Amino acid sequence: MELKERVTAALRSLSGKVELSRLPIPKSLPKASVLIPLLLQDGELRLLLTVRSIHLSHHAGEVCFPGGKCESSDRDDVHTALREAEEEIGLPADAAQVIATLFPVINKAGLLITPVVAFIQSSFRPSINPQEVSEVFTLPLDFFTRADHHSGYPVPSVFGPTHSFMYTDPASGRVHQIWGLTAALAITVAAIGLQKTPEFQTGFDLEDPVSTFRSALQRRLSKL
Ligand SMILES: CC(C)(COP(=O)(O)OP(=O)(O)OC[C@H]1O[C@@H](n2cnc3c(N)ncnc32)[C@H](O)[C@@H]1OP(=O)(O)O)[C@@H](O)C(=O)NCCC(=O)NCCSC(=O)CC(=O)O
Ligand SMILES: [Mg+2]
Repeated sequence: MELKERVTAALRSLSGKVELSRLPIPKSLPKASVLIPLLLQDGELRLLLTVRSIHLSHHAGEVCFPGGKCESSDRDDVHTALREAEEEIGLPADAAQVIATLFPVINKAGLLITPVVAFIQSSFRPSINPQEVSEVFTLPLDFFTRADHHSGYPVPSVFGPTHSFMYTDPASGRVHQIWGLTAALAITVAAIGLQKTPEFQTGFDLEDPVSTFRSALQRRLSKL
């Protein structure tokens, strides 16, 4: 099987196991989606990330995925992710091939965030909305399984410890810190998509990731 098909199958199998309707999620919880864009370049899988504008009121200057809050006109969580990606980086909705919707997570602000994984073309050139995004970069997905630029510290995050990576972009020379929610999602997609056990303790069970995500969500719900 080709790399793209393998990754799609691995992430799709996770997607199929999500039974959200069986979880006691209050209807009042505000919702958001993020788009996790994957691309194939020179036979290697890469992940696209954004740097948030320093003018935003939340997470200013931090690295995150394209995404944002659900609007009443959105059809579903996938629509929210695609609409936000179009607004922030100019990705046309029909240029994203959605392969999976992952288990939602609740962030510190109490937003229920649904991660949507999609393939995009390696030829995609972002058109940045400077009010929300200051930079877009891509990096090898495999980076998020390696220990050399990783640190983990015992502050509870989405699941397990808080993860942080320092990535130096060879294209720009700039150093990006990827941590917290965004790092946890990148590790999940890398470990499951590439079927590779990370070189560090992740805090989730690779054999049964869904049960880790389900108990993390239940723990957060019980604290709301
Ligand atoms: C949770 C999120 C998906 C929510 O998405 P966003 O914050 O991008 O929401 P959004 O895109 O809807 O809107 C962003 C802000 O831009 C404003 N906005 C929208 N359009 C605009 C425009 N045209 N001009 C000016 N401002 C505009 C909105 O009003 C909003 O302001 P306003 O913001 O005022 O409403 C994201 O914040 C995220 O991915 N956060 C994680 C980042 C991360 O991993 N950081 C490191 C770890 S922190 C961590 O892990 C802890 C945790 O959070 O749990
Ligand atoms: Mg946003």
